[in-house]
Amino acid sequence: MSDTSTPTKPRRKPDREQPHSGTPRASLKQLWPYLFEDKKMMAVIIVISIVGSAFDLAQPILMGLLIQRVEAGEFTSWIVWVLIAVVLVAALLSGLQHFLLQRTGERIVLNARRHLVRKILRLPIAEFDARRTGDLVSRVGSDTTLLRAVLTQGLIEAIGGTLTFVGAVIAMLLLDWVLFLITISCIVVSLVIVVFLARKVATASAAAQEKVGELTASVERAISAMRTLRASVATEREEARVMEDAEGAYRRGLDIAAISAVMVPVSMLALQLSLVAVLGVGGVRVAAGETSIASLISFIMFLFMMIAPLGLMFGAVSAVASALGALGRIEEIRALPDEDADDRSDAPLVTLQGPANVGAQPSAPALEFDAVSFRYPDNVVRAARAKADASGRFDRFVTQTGRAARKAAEELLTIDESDAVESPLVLDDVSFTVPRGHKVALVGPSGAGKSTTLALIERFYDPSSGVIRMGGVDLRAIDRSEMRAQLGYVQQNSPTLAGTIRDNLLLGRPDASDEECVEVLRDVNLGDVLDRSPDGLDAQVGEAGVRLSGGEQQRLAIARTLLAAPPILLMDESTSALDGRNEALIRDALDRAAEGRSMVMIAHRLSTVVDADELVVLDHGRVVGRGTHEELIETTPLYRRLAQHQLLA
Ligand SMILES: Nc1ncnc2c1ncn2[C@@H]1O[C@H](COP(=O)(O)OP(=O)(O)OP(=O)(O)O)[C@@H](O)[C@H]1O
Repeated sequence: MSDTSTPTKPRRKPDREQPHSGTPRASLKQLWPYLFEDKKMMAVIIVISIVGSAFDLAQPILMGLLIQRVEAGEFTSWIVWVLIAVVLVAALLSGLQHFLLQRTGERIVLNARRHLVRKILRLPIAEFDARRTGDLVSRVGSDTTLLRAVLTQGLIEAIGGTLTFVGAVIAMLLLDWVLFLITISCIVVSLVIVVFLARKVATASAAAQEKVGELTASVERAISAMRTLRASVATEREEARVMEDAEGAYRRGLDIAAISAVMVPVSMLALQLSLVAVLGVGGVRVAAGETSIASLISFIMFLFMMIAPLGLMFGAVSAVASALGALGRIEEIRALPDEDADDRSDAPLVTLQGPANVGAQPSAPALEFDAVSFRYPDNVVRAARAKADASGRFDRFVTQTGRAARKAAEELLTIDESDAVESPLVLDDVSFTVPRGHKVALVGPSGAGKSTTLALIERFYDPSSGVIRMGGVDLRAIDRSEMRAQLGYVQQNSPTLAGTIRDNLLLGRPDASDEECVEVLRDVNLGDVLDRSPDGLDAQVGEAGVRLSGGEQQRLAIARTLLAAPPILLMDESTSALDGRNEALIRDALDRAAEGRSMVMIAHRLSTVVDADELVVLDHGRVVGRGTHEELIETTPLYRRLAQHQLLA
């Protein structure tokens, strides 16, 4: 249950509200569940990899055997056949392993996308207010693909090569412990350097992915406002903005390239140095008679055997580091609570429909606002973020790594009292009731809080204080989905979803028949839309409904709501894009639909709501008048002015 008290103290900016502060790097512990989600398959791949290395190891042994025999003057054909079989099987295993690795890599990406999409579609609405759509899209599309590289860039081969590695290490230790110590110290030094650099890669990768997110967000912004851009002759300016983000992503990519450029030679150099040291020290030891040339040569051969899996491991460390950067951004979203995280699992059902009236008090109004106050939750954060952006602290942060990055993040986290400009109350002590079967209209100037009132009824946000009741029960105590099923919501500028007319209609009631769909379309005067395409209900509406006019989109939204036939209708500006004739038709349809239903309606044009049972006049979030049109003309100066303005008085 959410906090109902009005926040008065400035808050520290919580992590979740900081898309700009640099996403925390994920830990290996967070990566394992993704890699080992299909444990059996991973086991199969690792076994194939180990068997594959055994077949690889067998080849030089067989080859040596063959040469020995040839030298001894005897040609043994079975060794050749076995060698051919071993080479073929090794190739087959390598192909199979490659396929299974790619397949598992794709599954990991799929699972990450599943988790993310599941979470994103359930985030509280406030998260969408605070985040950029393109950035969320980029997390699903781009960040997830980096997880695949962990598997496909050497990790499993390196695990498979462990057998060779361990064998070589034991043999080297037994052969000459002094040379072994020299080798191992070189390797440890290079490992330390590689791990240190890998941490930088992870941070740089997170920053790069963040920039890719910003780029996607900018492209999304430009494409979604294409007509406005063209009409404002702003294409070039917008292009420059997007290019700036593209170059930002490029620069962050270069950061990773620079670190990798150090990482690869450092790891190679360490290995080469160990070889030189072994040769040098080994030579001296041979000269001193402390070891034989034969064991020095064997030692060096084992050193080479050890180097191959080690090289793979170093490559894998870099891939894992990049993945950890991206995983941080994935996990950041996954760690957010679902919208219904605090809901009680045994929350009662409240149904206002039919005689059953489940859960509701029979005589209670459909809806009731009881001293409701509300402020949008993220304004403190917005102020701080704006300040951070303006002062360039964000850029400083993403270009730094390690301790400097942490310090920058801590600076960003701290909000001075003076930064914390608390948002004003958008609704202030609002009380009104919507008796069952009544139509209540919310009127008032722009920004008065009308749409916010409907958003609170839908529980997109919870009140800062006060209670909203449905059928006498606090909304927060009711099962959320069931509660929303009681509501039909036609939003201001109702979005039309890309797809067919049928897709849009069935959103609220998937089981509606074609006949019902056609009937409801005719009810809202959309019959001609059906008639003008041979596809009928299957006609495409275009991206965001571009193939429909504004009025048609609104009527489609109303049709969708009417089809779902909920007991309470919430209408926000639902007739604003309609001409007089259409408006009259829609009002007829709404009046019919409203029979026996409760309705809360917002309309700027008072003509659409003068017949309401009650009008609630809002001004700056406060109720300044309640009553019928005639009563308000007498009692409420603001309403009188609104009415005069619209030539109704
Ligand atoms: N998601 C949001 N985050 C922060 N502030 C918001 C958000 N949505 C609206 N506001 C603010 O809340 C106030 C009330 O907005 P609301 O949309 O409820 O007004 P309205 O009466 O419906 O206006 P209009 O008639 O112009 O649609 C405005 O000052 C607006 O800036």
